[in-house]
Amino acid sequence: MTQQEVFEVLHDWAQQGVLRRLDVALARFLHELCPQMPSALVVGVAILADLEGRGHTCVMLDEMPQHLAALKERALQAGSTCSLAPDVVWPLDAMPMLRACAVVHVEGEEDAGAPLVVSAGRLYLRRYWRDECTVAARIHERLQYETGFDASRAAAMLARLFPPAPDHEVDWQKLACAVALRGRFTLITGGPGTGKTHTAARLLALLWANRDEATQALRVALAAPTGKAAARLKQSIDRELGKLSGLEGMSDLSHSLGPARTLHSLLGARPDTRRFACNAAHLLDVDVLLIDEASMVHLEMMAAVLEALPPAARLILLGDKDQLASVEAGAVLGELCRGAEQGRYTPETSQALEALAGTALPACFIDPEGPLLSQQVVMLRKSHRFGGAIGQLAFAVQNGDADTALRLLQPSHDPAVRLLPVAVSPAVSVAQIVAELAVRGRAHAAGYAAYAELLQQQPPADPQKWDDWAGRVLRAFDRCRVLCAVREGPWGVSALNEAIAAQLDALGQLRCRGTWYAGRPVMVTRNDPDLGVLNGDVGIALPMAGHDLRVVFLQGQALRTVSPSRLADVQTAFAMTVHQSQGSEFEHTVLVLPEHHAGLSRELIYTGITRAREAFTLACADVQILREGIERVTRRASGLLWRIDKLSSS
Ligand SMILES: Nc1ncnc2c1ncn2[C@@H]1O[C@H](COP(=O)(O)OP(=O)(O)OP(=O)(O)O)[C@@H](O)[C@H]1O
Repeated sequence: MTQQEVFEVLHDWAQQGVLRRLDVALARFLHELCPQMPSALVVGVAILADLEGRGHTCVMLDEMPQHLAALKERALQAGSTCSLAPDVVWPLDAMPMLRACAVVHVEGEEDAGAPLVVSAGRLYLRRYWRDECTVAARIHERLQYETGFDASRAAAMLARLFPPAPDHEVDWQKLACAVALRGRFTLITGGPGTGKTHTAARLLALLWANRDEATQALRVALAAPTGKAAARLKQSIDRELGKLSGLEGMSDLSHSLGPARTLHSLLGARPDTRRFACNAAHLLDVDVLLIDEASMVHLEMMAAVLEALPPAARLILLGDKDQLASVEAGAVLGELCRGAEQGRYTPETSQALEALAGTALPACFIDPEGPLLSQQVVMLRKSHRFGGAIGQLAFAVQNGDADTALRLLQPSHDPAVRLLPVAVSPAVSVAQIVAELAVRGRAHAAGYAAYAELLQQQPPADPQKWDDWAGRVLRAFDRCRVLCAVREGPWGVSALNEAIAAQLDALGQLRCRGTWYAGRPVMVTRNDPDLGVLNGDVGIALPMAGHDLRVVFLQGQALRTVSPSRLADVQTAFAMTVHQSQGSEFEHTVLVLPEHHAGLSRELIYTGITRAREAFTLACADVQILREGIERVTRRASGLLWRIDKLSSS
């Protein structure tokens, strides 16, 4: 098959939506740089780019034949009549082909800046290879440092911060603080409500008590990947520090903390570039950087953070390893936490932790061969928020136990979780069924009714009272949310948003005319620093006396109002994707699964369930889809862990 013919096939596949145009354009660009590039590598580049779009940072060379077969299968299913000739085969040993190609650099050999890189059986786009090397090297450096502190003072403080655990069970929160005190890189993972922020606040108190005696300063930066998550982090830290107000110096610590910021804002994102004002040449001015919701931090951002962090500063990552990773490539937290359940602390670590925290680790968590990274990773295991059915359901999904998950969803069980079987007929669509539930709610589970009722009231003319009313509308709206796995189609965000608005309109609770109407909830889809709104912020268009509509956002306890005409990047927010809901929680969450399992995964279902505080409803046509989704674990290809291990053992 000639290369021209190969490109014709790839173009056809891009037209059919099997590949992105970008994937084919990259293959063509590299082929122009290296016209001798064999057809197998042309297709391999398109596959690599396609996988990057799905969150992978590289492709394993020995898995390329499976990816090629899967691509052909997708093309067939999409109805393409074009196919690759049998002579386009990925070779069993691809190294001679790759080495002979001018656009490929083989790690360890002379580097002329080729756009593709081969390393340890993996093929990368240079950008991801560079970011992976940076993250691995910087983490490895941080793992080398031990920090100095007054051990007896720290042990006394830990004992005050954490009362003795009942039944001598391991207090992982206390251990996490002891671990973090010892090193400059710490990762604290745990499901929702396991006390990650509770622990982080106590850790800050501990670090504050151990701060530099001469300067009496501790510069702490709080950050998260999204504005919403940053706002929540600050609220939770303030709440938890409030509980420690009896301890000396806590009000000074509280006052010294600035607002939590998005990582983009912390690093000083420059509009329309991938560069940041803070970088290896202009380091962040911090002693401690605490990042919440770190599962959403992608590889490129993690590399930027690590580059900009002073070597002596402590980095503390908080996150849930089982949640969805970011849409962009890389699942850094998930990968770094791969051994978190087993602990794998060396006897030396265990002894040091026991001296500090006064708790001996059970033998099953000790491993004389435990890697360096594991010594700085702690998994919190006890939920302080979810004891009931939501927690049990999340746990079953996390463990891939579909039978238990289905049993918990049955009507005979706790009403906090419920299955809504969606029987579609020519007369009733999926969207109508879900919209009805979302508007009315169900027993023990709120819907959008309370928000709609508040909208019926005459908006107060008095500005103070108007603010109060607007705040109540926003809080009432936040009681329920519909989450979808897909954007388009009958089970997607767009159809459900339309159906819920139509349902509220039909009930006379909203008058949904035109783009902007009183009561329209919107989600911002792009940061707009000038307007003070961030990607993920949810606001509601409300009538204000003497003005047309104003879109109101609740930011902490304060309201921000913006004219609708200035909000260019928004979408209606009765329904949103599970990805968009990350970092948020709602009293009642309705998770809508599509009619096929493509795009579903255990992480997505788990993330959807754990957005629910008091009630969870799963809407799906067939429980088999739930079962298949729970069984499908997404593992993104990456060499990060391998690289850190290699650095640690060299
Ligand atoms: N050891 C504890 N003793 C008593 N209450 C606790 C403890 N740990 C956490 N909590 C409480 O449990 C609740 C959840 O804790 P926290 O918000 O820190 O969890 P989280 O892991 O950060 O949750 P999320 O993933 O939702 O951010 C809070 O009200 C917190 O005060």
